[in-house]
Amino acid sequence: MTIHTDTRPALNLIRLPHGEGLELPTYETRGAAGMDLRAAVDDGATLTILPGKRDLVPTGLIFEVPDGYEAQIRPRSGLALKHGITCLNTPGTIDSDYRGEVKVLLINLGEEPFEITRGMRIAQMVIAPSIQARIFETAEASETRRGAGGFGSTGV
Ligand SMILES: O=c1ccn([C@H]2C[C@H](O)[C@@H](COP(=O)(O)OP(=O)(O)OP(=O)(O)O)O2)c(=O)[nH]1
Repeated sequence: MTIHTDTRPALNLIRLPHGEGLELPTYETRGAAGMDLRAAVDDGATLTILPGKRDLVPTGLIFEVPDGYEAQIRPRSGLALKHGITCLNTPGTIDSDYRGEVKVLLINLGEEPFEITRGMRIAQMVIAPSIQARIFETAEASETRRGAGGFGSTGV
């Protein structure tokens, strides 16, 4: 007998007034890593991002990211390829103690103005484990084979 138990962490969300009526984020496929986030711009309005410019796009949602996790806001590859639209601060970090509206910082690296209307899927959000380290100041770094080599020090 196979026992199926859903061990995924629960993600509570709160809808803000301007998020009313929007489809909630869902995983589009069974194995999708991210859930798509929708633009909560006013109905009938268009938010235009001109080439080279950036804007903060509301989602109309507050998420209670569970303790021990973070949410990462990432670009959608289709928008990046077709329109040059990406997240400027990718991956955007949503802290588990953040209780404000999740917003998406988009930048238009394309050649054309990009128009965002209500409900458009503008980015995706990935829930990932996150830990805090204990921080200690020490006098010297321990020795390793790599040492201070980096930035291509091992060749191509
Ligand atoms: O793309 C993003 C990035 C961040 N945030 C929210 C959630 C996050 O928990 C908070 C703070 O983000 P971050 O730590 O990146 O901002 P900061 O510039 O370091 O500001 P702060 O001093 O508020 O931490 O802003 C978003 O809504 N979208």
